[in-house]
Amino acid sequence: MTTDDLMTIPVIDIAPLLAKCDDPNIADDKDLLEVVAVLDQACREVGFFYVKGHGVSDSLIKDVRDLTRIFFHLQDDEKLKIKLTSKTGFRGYQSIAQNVTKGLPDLHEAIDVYKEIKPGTYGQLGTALVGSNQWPENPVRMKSVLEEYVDVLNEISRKIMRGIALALGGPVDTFEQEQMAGDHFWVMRLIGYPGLNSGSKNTDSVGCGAHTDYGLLTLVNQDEGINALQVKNQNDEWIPAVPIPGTFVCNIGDMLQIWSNGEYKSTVHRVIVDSPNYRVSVPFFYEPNFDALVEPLKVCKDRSSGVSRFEKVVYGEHLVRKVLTNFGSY
Ligand SMILES: N=C(N)NCCCC[C@H](N)C(=O)O
Ligand SMILES: O=C(O)CCC(=O)C(=O)O
Ligand SMILES: [Fe+2]
Repeated sequence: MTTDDLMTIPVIDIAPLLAKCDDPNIADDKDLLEVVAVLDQACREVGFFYVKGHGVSDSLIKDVRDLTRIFFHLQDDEKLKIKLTSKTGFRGYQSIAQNVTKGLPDLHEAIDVYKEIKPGTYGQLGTALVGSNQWPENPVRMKSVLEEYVDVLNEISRKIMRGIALALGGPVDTFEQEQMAGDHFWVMRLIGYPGLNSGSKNTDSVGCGAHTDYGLLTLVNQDEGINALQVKNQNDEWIPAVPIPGTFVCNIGDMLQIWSNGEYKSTVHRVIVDSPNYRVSVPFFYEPNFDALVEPLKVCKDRSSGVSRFEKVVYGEHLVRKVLTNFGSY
């Protein structure tokens, strides 16, 4: 990469990948292999890209953000009916500044949603997150719309992971193996960031402190017209991930960084609010199996003389450790 494009976040049309990734003869499909090549470059150099050609209707994407906005504009007593605590498996509503990143409170409110974990499923490992989701009663359509949205994004993510498997030089179904993401976990956060009030004009507020995502792949559905999400480049400068209508912002998580032996980066990002308007963003996180033991893939290690650049990690342990530091005192 040249110095003046450190970095551009590329826009990738994934339509050919979605159309053909489940066909037996993908190895001969030029359009699909072209998508795989650009995915590989984006994951290697940036760790962030926009996806278009994903096939999700504009109306569903917008509905998800609009319902989220309506919920956050309700009175506190209504929102606190689904309050997140350690007893709800950390599922539900958290007030502004309840989530902590690197010791500092984040200026956002959110509803955290996780794939259901039935008691005992993963033994001790799963205990902290055991539970079913707490859905708002209001707006009434919220639960059904979000459940549909989760199904749709799970399927798109599985297909992007097929492209990434090929990009890494492995079999197309690498991540669908039983021990990896064959029974994958997922997380969704519905986030609201209050606008800056005019009294505090000169101080931007930290909506979400600098962090990396925890799993495989994140798909962010962010409000249009507000710049807030920023991505750190290799020169330690913050580059805005400007909203592009009709796209998802996609980024690599910690587990994919490990599986790829660091060839793909879980890039640091943050949210800085400098707009007077309330901002909604809904990241969807596609994750490994909750109990997956994650360690560099052989295809990747073979490109670095057999050297593993990362220790093995159990995904669920990584997630629970993060969640407990995010909500230490609840
Ligand atoms: N499930 C995900 N990736 N959530 C990301 C939230 C990042 C902020 C969090 N307080 C942290 O310190 O990580
Ligand atoms: O608000 C956003 O657009 C992104 C939030 C984020 O990075 C996260 O929750 O992991
Ligand atoms: Fe994030």
